[in-house]
Amino acid sequence: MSEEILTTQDLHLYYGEKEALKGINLNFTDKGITALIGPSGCGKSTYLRTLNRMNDLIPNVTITGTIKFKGQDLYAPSADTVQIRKEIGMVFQQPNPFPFSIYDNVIYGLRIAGEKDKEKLDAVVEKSLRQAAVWDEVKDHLHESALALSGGQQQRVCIARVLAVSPEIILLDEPTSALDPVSSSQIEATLLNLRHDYTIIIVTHNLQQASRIADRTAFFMNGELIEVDQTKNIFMNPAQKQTEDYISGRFG
Ligand SMILES: Nc1ncnc2c1ncn2[C@@H]1O[C@H](COP(=O)(O)OP(=O)(O)OP(=O)(O)O)[C@@H](O)[C@H]1O
Repeated sequence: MSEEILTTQDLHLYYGEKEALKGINLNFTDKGITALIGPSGCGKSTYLRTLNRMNDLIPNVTITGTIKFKGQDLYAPSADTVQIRKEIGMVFQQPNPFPFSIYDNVIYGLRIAGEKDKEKLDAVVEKSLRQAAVWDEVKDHLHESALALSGGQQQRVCIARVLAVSPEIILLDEPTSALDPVSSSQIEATLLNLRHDYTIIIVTHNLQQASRIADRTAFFMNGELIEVDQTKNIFMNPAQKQTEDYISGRFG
């Protein structure tokens, strides 16, 4: 399917007086991976956070423009942020499991929603952990603390926690930058499997990672979207000089 699931039109974001996003127009079709790259401070994380209203939690933020998820204005007064964050889940740079068991981490969202059917919860735990490619490693320890896992395992449990509430879009903010190379490649493999079923948007500093996993890559600089294209075009034949300079390591 190639219909647009998420659209951003003329998006500006201000932290107080400072304009961090300067009129972003960027759309996402259903399924696949889009990487957001660019030098430090260019607004990648800020942009990612606007997509499930995480910036609402920061004081003094002003947002103008339009973001639509399946045609509905994400910032409409009637929009339900709890529902939005279920449909558009987020995985952070530092794995952030709750200080509960692996099982309770994965079912956290369902339990909050009032689900009590143990058979259903068991099934969701297994399915989500399998999708996150960590089931085999944790299946005999489901009722032990998630904090006892390695960083890479914790991050895959966090991905399972997002998957358990059946999102359509998964946002990831540098999900491997705190992990060792083996754990990072396990996360990359997990995302490559998930790309068939979910729309994935990942902020990464790691250009090789973007080139390995992303179908599409968007290059940001100074709060602007400079260019977005198929990943191979961005890396092999960018349209903009700024993109070429960044990709070839001339700055950033
Ligand atoms: N909570 C905040 N309050 C004020 N300014 C902020 C806040 N968060 C980010 N900024 C500023 O907004 C700009 C964009 O930051 P952002 O973190 O989105 O960039 P980034 O491209 O993700 O950077 P990095 O790659 O270093 O994480 C920066 O100038 C940053 O200092």
